[in-house]
Amino acid sequence: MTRYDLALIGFGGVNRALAELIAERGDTLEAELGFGLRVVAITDLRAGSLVCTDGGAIDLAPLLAVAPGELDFSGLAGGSPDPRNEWVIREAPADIVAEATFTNPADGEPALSHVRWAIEAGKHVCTTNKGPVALHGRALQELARRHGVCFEFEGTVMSGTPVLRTARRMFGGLAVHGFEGVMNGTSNYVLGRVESGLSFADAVAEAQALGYAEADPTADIEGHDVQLKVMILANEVLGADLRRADVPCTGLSALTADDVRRAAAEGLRWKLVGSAARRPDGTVEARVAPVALPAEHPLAGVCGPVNAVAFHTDLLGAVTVAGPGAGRVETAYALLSDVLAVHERTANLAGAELLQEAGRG
Ligand SMILES: NC(=O)C1=CN([C@@H]2O[C@H](COP(=O)(O)OP(=O)(O)OC[C@H]3O[C@@H](n4cnc5c(N)ncnc54)[C@H](O)[C@@H]3O)[C@@H](O)[C@H]2O)C=CC1
Ligand SMILES: N[C@@H](CC=O)C(=O)O
Repeated sequence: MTRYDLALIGFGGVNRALAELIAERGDTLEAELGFGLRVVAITDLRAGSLVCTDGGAIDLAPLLAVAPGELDFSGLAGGSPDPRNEWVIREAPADIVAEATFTNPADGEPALSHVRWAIEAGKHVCTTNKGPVALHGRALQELARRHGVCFEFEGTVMSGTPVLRTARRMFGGLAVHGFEGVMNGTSNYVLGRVESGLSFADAVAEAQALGYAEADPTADIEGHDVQLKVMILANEVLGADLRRADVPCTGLSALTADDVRRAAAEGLRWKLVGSAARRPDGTVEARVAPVALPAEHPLAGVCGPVNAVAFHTDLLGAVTVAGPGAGRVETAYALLSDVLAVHERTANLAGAELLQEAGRG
């Protein structure tokens, strides 16, 4: 039975939820998916790092019993107070690196280095971190190709909702002219709670407690998170090569709670909308802005942390993909779906090599 050993870089809401999935459902997953999963290394800014170098795996249950802020690897066998990210990523006996540290919208670091180090070490990468993918996605995909490893990032847009794979795998033969969507769970949750009477600040605090928000929720509220997601989706699905400067971005801070509630009373719903469209010359324009949508608009009914993207196509018109846009467990599932994609690709490659050898037989 195939088994994948994981190195978890960043042990916050998402990677901790992945560890819980492995600890609680590992046997079921193995039976369902055809591969086993173990964690052999974990790093975190606060807890330090923990690595199994004896061929075994980390016993997750005791770690998961400790409150996140109190975890300390320094006193454990194979532990250190230092994250030791480069050494862990390059030397830990892992097949796959799951990168889930803070997204840095400015330059994607240090996650960009984490991804590069992993690929250079011949390890597959699964990440929910939008920085490296939005800012250097094409280069990283080429680096992964050259090193014969997979670089998967389904969770960077709409959490566990498979919007990237759906667009990549299910739109064959369609011309996609553009898309528009609600692509941030935190801001959408906040707008709904403000409509219900909360202040923006209290609604943001609720989103943080629920594990939706970025480390700095300004990225959610001011649209920078959506900007990165628009770049990823446009570059992946429309074949664009957008940079942040190409995507004008306006957030919610221009809106007051009264604006939001008055609009709702008039049958309009404020939404933070990310959009991209192909121009007649083939280039792509994109933007992020709050829009007061009429109740009948398909995106007006997208509520709470749910997100949705409507793709505009030639043969089908609008095709909408909707589902959770944020959430610890939902995003941990995105990483699991990435591991499944690695399994399918490596199994197919192995099969192709076998067939090729047979042809040489
Ligand atoms: N929470 C969600 O719903 C979603 C999150 N994401 C992305 O996934 C990533 C992780 O999200 P969460 O787990 O919710 O965030 P989090 O803030 O709960 O956890 C991030 C963890 O990374 C650690 N960390 C930060 N820098 C590090 C470094 N240099 N070395 C080692 N550890 C480091 C922090 O100590 C923290 O424990 C972020 O990039 C986020 O944008 C993507 C989709 C959905
Ligand atoms: N903070 C982000 C997390 C997922 O990308 C959001 O709220 O959508």
